[in-house]
Amino acid sequence: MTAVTIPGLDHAPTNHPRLLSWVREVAELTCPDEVVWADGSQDEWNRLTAKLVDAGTFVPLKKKPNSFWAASDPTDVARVEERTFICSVDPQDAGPTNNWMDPAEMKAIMTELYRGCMRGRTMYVIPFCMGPLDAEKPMLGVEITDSEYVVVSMHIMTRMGTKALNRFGDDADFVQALHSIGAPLEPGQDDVPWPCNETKYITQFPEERMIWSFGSGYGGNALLGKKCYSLRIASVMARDEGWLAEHMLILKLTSPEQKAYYIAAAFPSACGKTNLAMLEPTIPGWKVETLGDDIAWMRFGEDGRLYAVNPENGFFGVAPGTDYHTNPNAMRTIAKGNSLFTNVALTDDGDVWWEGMGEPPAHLTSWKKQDWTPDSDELSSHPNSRYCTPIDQCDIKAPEWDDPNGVPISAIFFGGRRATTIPLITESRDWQHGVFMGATLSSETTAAAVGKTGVVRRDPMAMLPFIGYHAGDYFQHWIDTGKSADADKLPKIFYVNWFRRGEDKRFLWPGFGENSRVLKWAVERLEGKAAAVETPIGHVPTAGELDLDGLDAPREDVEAALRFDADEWRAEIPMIEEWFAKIGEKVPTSLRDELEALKLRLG
Ligand SMILES: Nc1nc2c(ncn2[C@@H]2O[C@H](COP(=O)(O)OP(=O)(O)OP(=O)(O)O)[C@@H](O)[C@H]2O)c(=O)[nH]1
Ligand SMILES: O=C([O-])CC(=O)C(=O)O
Ligand SMILES: [Mn+2]
Repeated sequence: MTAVTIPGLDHAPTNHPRLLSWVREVAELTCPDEVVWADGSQDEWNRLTAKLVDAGTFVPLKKKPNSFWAASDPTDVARVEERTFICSVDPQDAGPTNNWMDPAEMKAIMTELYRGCMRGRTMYVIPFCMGPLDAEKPMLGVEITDSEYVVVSMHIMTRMGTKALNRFGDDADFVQALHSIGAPLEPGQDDVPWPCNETKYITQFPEERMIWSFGSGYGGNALLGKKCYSLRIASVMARDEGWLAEHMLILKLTSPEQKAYYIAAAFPSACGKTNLAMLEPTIPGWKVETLGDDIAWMRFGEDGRLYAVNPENGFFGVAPGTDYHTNPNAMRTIAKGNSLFTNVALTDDGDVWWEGMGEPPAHLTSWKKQDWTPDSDELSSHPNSRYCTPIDQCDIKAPEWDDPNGVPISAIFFGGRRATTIPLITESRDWQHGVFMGATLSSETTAAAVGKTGVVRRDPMAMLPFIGYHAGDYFQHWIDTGKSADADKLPKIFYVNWFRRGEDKRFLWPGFGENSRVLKWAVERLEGKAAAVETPIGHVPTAGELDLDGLDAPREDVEAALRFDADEWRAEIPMIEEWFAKIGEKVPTSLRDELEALKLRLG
């Protein structure tokens, strides 16, 4: 049999045999017009962004240097959890919270979808590294994609191209990540600005550390280094190797006494990670610096503490609601340019606008590419519209954000979006109780995933859509992680809720920069300086124990935000029981004990 000739296929910048044979195999299956190895250069960025402008996918922004506006197909706007699969060999390993299909069956289906799917397009091979390039064991991957939008997004979100490929040598392990938008072009057929396919699959093969994605070009469906690798696949690696891959921001908080603490926080998608990561404290003398806004990989260091690394290289942040009042640091970061904006509105003078950014201009082009005025019935920007911007440009990035050793975590926050029940902050009694808080975390669904929004669901550790294996085993892994360490070296675990509402539905707590007051209390608890009330659900501060100096909010509201309400918690118990029943036998005994103890305390 003679090898197929596809331009570029034989011009690989590597001798890595497994990589070369996989690239050939994919090219022969998908039949692209040409194969291009992404090098991550400025020249490549210029070439591809120009191509995207020609294709009508990008509009260059006049008001932000080297930045582009894109509008996706209206059917391709968020992660598709219904179409996301964990194809473990044994269905038990996917557990009750994941969609599962037999790997052989899934491969047969997707192989047919991939057959010829890149006709008329270029196949890009993107070597990338999640986390610092100079890590002792760099976490490598290769994404093959037929989307230029994905290539340029990966330029921002990952360390990629030649500098990543240099770490492959001839035999490094890497995660295979295959992506196609699933929109081949027949000769003479015109392209559309956002090609995609009605049929979508986002598939993880955990044993093979492999990802196959088809049909979507958006966000976590398509940028496979993010949720697919750094959470779904990495959580399986972490289980096997004794570390944690979590949906957490990482921030550095420095007190007026110049004591620095690193805090990691897990909130579900669109529940405030990016905002907390870049917070501008409203209390004098306190400083926040950012290390990451979405994902933390945590491993024990030689000193027995848990060290966190952010595997990403950029921010993929929710645009609506972001402005100079809520998140000035994000605004300053994107103002420097070199950024992509997807599904926000375009102003007539070539800038971006979205809901929450002050007074709307008299006329906009909406994310649906329609004329928009302040009288329009529809939103100008999709609720899951995003900016994509390099961390390196963030003025408040912590200097150590790229340190391969990571930073030692002192506190972990779990948080959700709950209109009732959950106090502004609760400190766990110990690690096991904190794991119980995480395992029973709940939140209202948001626009970050396709589906109904505002529905309360359990979202354990904010990882419901991202745990790559059985959720019960995942809880056990958290328990075991605690057991493997000295209790006094473990981070303290807190449960927070910025989203409690009053009877008139307004938020009781002003949030954003004011959350620094909550961070301060948590740090003072670490230092043994602040008091708390012991309640059946954990240690909760009274309003008097928070620093409320200069806070522009009624005292009653703060008290209501902090309130432990036994009746609301009794109503919560059946939901937790239902959740544990869903997880089944694998709920760790220690977490069942926590539930029974909570019930007793609630009476
Ligand atoms: N009321 C209130 N809203 C907040 C607060 N922090 C964030 N938000 C809003 O919550 C939404 C999502 O915030 P993000 O910080 O982007 O959420 P995220 O967790 O990073 O989301 P993903 O990137 O999807 O993982 C935005 O509309 C914010 O304006 C807060 O403290 N209070
Ligand atoms: O993965 C995405 O598409 C965006 C994101 O950060 C999330 O949904 O948590
Ligand atoms: Mn975010």
